[in-house]
Amino acid sequence: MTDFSFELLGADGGARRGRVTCAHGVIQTPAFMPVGTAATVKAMLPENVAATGAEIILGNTYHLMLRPGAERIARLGGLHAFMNWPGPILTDSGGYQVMSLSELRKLDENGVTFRSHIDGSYHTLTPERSMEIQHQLGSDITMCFDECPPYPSEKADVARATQLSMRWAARSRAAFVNRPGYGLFGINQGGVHEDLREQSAQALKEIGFDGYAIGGLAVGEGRALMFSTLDFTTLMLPTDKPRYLMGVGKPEDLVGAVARGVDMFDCVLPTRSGRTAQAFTRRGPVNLKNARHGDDPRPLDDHCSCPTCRNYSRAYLNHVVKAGEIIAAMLLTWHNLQYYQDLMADIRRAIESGTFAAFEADFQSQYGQGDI
Ligand SMILES: NCc1cc(CSc2ccccc2)c2nc(N)[nH]c(=O)c2c1
Ligand SMILES: [Zn+2]
Repeated sequence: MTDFSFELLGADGGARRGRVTCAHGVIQTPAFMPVGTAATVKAMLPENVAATGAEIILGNTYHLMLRPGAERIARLGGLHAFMNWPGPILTDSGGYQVMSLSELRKLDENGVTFRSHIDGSYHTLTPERSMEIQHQLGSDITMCFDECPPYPSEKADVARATQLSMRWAARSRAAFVNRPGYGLFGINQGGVHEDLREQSAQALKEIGFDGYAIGGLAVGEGRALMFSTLDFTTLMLPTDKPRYLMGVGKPEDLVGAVARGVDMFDCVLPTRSGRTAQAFTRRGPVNLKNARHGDDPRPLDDHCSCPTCRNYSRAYLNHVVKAGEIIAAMLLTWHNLQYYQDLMADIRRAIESGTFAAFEADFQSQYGQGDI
């Protein structure tokens, strides 16, 4: 079994081109990772997720521990077999979802106790339990158990959450089951504060991780503040390890964050939008509910090679969206995931050819022009 590794293949300004190798395969970076929260990328078959170009998907410790249960998935052969996804899987550690989804939660030095949003049952997550669950799931990339402070927060509370996350990172590392091909990522916290981000980065580097995530952003601070925080944060992280910006983002966010040295992304936007009639195109988002599409015979995006753009008109998409047909979610989700993967492939090619700055300028001039 090959070891978990990251190769930095090239750079163009702040943008990096790399390759992650893990137990279930290779991931070309910069990469976008579709979210498969409850062991499914919603409205997609796994083989169709792979057909979009996605090489890695995300699972969620919080959701899977509540239903169907991590022990049950382990008994059934692990998450890859259970959900029929043979490629790499990254799982989040669960703390973020507890704070955003469950009620009646108590957080202390040991971890978080909470009530399930599904059936009200009580559960506890600690760094050790989170590592055990992610091991039972068989994740290629395990995330440290952390606390993501809400935005805005007093700096003192961001400092408290950041220092707690550093102690939890050490406990996560100690509890992680080391196996060739399986990696553990630390999560940098610190809000928008350079000194706290530095404290967090130093602590994570001393512990040593296979990759470094940037947490605590895309929590409502806005694009300008996210980018200005990235401007100093990515420089604090090791250059020879992958950098993963959690929960990001819109197409404009991805291009700007790649320019600032980020390698991996995840976001529910392409899949969630696919279920709410929003499609991404080179010229910006399009809402298929809009009556103007009712007689439009053209495809969503004539640059796109996905089945939706090859076989269906905007008029048809408008119809099935208005009729609430299941195929609407299927066709728009597929297209959106394909759009994100094509964007990442264009970004990787631009970095390889040393033309990323021109690509970024061209993207910004086209995107947001409004629909054709
Ligand atoms: N909105 C940003 C965000 C998103 C996620 C969730 S990313 C995710 C979602 C689903 C499945 C896998 C990863 C985060 N997760 C952790 N552990 N820490 C954060 O600071 C954080 C910040
Ligand atoms: Zn398409």
